[in-house]
Amino acid sequence: MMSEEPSTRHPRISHVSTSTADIGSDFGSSSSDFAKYIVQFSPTPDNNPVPVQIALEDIDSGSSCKDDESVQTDLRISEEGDALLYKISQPLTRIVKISPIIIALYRILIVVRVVFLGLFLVWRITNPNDKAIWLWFLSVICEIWFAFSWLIDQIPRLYPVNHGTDTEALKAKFESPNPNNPTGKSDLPGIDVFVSTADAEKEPPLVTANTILSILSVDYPVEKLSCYISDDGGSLLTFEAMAEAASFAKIWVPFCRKHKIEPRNPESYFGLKRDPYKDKVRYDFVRDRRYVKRGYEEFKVRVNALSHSIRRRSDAFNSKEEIKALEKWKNWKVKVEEDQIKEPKPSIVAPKATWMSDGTHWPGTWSVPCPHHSKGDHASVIQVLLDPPGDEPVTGLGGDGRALDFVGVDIRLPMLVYVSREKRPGYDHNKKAGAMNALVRASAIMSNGPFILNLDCDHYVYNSRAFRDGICFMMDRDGDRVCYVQFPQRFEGIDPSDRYANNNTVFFDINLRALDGIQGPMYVGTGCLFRRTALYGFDPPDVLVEEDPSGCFSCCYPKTKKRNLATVASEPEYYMDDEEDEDICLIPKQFGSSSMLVSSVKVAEFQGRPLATDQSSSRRGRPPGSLTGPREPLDYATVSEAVNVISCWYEDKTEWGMSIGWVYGSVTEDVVTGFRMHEKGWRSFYCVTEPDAFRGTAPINLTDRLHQVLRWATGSVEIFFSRNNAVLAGRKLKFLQRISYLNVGIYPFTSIFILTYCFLPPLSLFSGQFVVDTLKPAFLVYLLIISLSICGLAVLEVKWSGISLEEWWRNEQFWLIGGTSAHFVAVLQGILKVIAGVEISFTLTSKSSTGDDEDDEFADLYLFKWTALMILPLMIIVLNIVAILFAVCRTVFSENPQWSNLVGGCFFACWVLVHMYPFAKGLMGRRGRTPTIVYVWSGLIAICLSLLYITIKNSEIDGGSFWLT
Ligand SMILES: O=c1ccn([C@@H]2O[C@H](COP(=O)(O)OP(=O)(O)O[C@H]3O[C@H](CO)[C@@H](O)[C@H](O)[C@H]3O)[C@@H](O)[C@H]2O)c(=O)[nH]1
Ligand SMILES: [Mn+2]
Repeated sequence: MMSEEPSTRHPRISHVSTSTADIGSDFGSSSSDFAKYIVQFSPTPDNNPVPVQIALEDIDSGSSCKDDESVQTDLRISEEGDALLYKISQPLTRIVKISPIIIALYRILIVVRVVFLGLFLVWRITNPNDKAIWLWFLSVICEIWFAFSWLIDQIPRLYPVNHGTDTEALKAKFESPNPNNPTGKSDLPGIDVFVSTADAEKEPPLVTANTILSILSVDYPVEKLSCYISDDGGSLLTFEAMAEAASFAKIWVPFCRKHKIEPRNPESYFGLKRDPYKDKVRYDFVRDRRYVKRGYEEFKVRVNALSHSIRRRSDAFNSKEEIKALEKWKNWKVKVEEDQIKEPKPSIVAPKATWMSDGTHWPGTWSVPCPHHSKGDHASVIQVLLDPPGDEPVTGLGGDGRALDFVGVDIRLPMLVYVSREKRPGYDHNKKAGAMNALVRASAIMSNGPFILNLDCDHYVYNSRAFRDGICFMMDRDGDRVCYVQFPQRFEGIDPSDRYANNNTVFFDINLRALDGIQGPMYVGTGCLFRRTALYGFDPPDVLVEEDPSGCFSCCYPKTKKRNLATVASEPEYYMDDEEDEDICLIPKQFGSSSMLVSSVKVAEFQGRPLATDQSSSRRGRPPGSLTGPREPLDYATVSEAVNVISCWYEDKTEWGMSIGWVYGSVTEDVVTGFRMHEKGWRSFYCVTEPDAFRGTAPINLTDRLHQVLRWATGSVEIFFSRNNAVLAGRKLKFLQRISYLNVGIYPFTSIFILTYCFLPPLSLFSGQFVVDTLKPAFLVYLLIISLSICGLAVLEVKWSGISLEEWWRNEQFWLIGGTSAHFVAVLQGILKVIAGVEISFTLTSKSSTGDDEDDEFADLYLFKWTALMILPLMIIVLNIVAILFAVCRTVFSENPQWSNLVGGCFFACWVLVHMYPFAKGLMGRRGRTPTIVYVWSGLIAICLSLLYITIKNSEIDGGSFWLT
């Protein structure tokens, strides 16, 4: 158990065994069987493919070792052999065609619009409005920029595709008994799941605990799965909530397996509105469900009471400590007075520590922050909450009437590890990217899964089979060129009309799908399955290697800085041990001093390869059965090495955050990290599953939403001014992919032009001028074509992507709202960073605890918190309304009314206002209640109107034609 150590450099390690420990003895008996297979199917030195047909003959001639069970298996194989062989030969992924007619129309319309936009701009430039040249100039500049920004947003969407997966084929290849794998033991690669949390206040531990439970119960071989939670807050509350989750998982996970529960997040499952008994056939389901539901409710109460119980416990311990301190002081005083001994005076006050239940100090952050125990200053903590499971299934016991009956159900749980990296003042901890990199290293040492899935604490597994879908892309032919598989982000708890475009469907269903047809979707921070070696900064396997007939390549890393996977030897055993090459020293320098970490790299590379049974990807494949084998249990040395690599000095003078791992230097670490991989020529895939793979939460109140958008846009500006600007990328980044990344860096700058454009209608209405001289037919025709073509594109996009027109429109509206507020501030912040080096902080988005407000699900939507980001949009709304009223009055009362200018100006002002509508609604707060802002507006408008009336009356009296001058 944990014990306090004064040293800060050597953080505490602890390793608590849980009840899964008894499983260890279980696999002992079977491990010898196992060894046979390993010997038999161990990688051959030349790593040649083992064609399935030949191997089948092997079985028929009785060459493989058989017991009774495998004879039966063989029989089944001969009967179903054909079907199986067929499945095995199938690809794991396929392209699902989008209607070619729609795509053709879509492309034609894009071309048409580009042409007309060009013509329009030429017309505009050659037809200046001499009466108001400034108005004309500003509007033309804005229009040119808009055309440009539309173009770079649009052309990467030329080749949208959908990809589907075949999990049956995956099962056939990796998990059904076949000659290469007689026991049918899963040959799937390991996955390490990373969950990040940073603040127990803003990210309620109950939400995180639910996420963890949904991961632990995922439908993937237990022994291949490990779950790591990174707590940047270092909070005991989170820690204890995770421990509670680990203990509740013992009934939750087998329950999910037994009854095929979906989704496997208890909060969502028990909150489902549909009939829980539908399609459930087992007679004991009702009883089990009732039992588990009760268990969950008790769990929830325990988790919610944690902060209280931690405080009470700490108070009790602290008062004891205080009494002790006082005693000590008294003793000292007596000693000093009576014996005249010189002894240092002990402190009379004990520190206000936060205590763990075992009566030791919590090494992380304390509720009352102290030196070495505050948010940016605490030791590393690694705690194994669930031990790695054994290799063979362990079935549960029968229920005794009170407990659950888990006969025939595998009750093993995946490994669960709590990690809080060391933090010290004076170090840049690099926000989420830093946290992720600490996990990459710790997990390399503790489980070294060749694949890494990362989730934010509020994004849970909604579809328990999703991991398999992701792995299909990785294990498919040429899967070894795939750096990551991104799943769409889907959200829960968003108001039905999605006022602030929180669902972001245009991005997730249009932009990312389209990128999938080029080089792959961007990485968006959560719900992404990575290849570990791609994160390590290796280059994708070379196409050349495939054509290399000799099949031999050098056995060490190349001298150049480039790290090419193809140069890693075919199997780990053959790697690096023949010659002591100086190049090898390069690797520790880049990865840091841990030799365990360095030696894990090649293993992860090897284990991440597709199977070698596929002729086409033969040379790079791993032989079937080469992964199966019991995992070594964690020992002290391993865990202490893991603690070593999460210390804050570990990254000093290494490549972490530069060319290895999550990339530092931007608050949108996600986009940059994905960009770096694409730049190297890796391919990513977009995996849209039914039902959704993962679901998360999003801020639904205006203020939080604006701050989120502000962070994203700031990140984009940071990218624009960094070496990660797409313009600077190498040749391996495809053209349209490059344009798309360029767009990510540029879009915040559009806000400058949006802002200008939003002020143009008031300017034009007040001055009585318009952007053109008079409304000529040419102008109107162009305007019509440009508007109609955008409508047509919207309709076609809606058709091929499956989103709704309303969602498309919300996105348009939010484009303007964001553009006039957050994006603009982001540009200013970004420029400030470049010029003055002002660091940008990562403002966490609050996640409301699920279902805490019973009466109104969307109460948060009406929450109004003032922020300076609202000033500009507010000004724009007021000015446009006033300008319309002003201009209407003026024209009506004028002797020589300029109707065309009025109509033109009003058209643009209305265009601004309809986009701003959701923003205005957000300001007004809750339905029914009239907020003060309405009075403010009414007052303003009334004043303007009366002023107007007086002015007009005066000018009539003067007899002058005031408006015409
Ligand atoms: O110092 C930090 C800051 C954040 N986080 C974690 O990062 C995640 C994302 O933070 P959140 O406030 O939820 O940001 P969102 O805007 O909702 O997240 C999106 O945008 C981020 C980039 O700005 C990505 O990192 C996220 O994955 C993506 O979902 C959360 O799990 C946090 O716990 C840390 O671990 N350490
Ligand atoms: Mn989030």
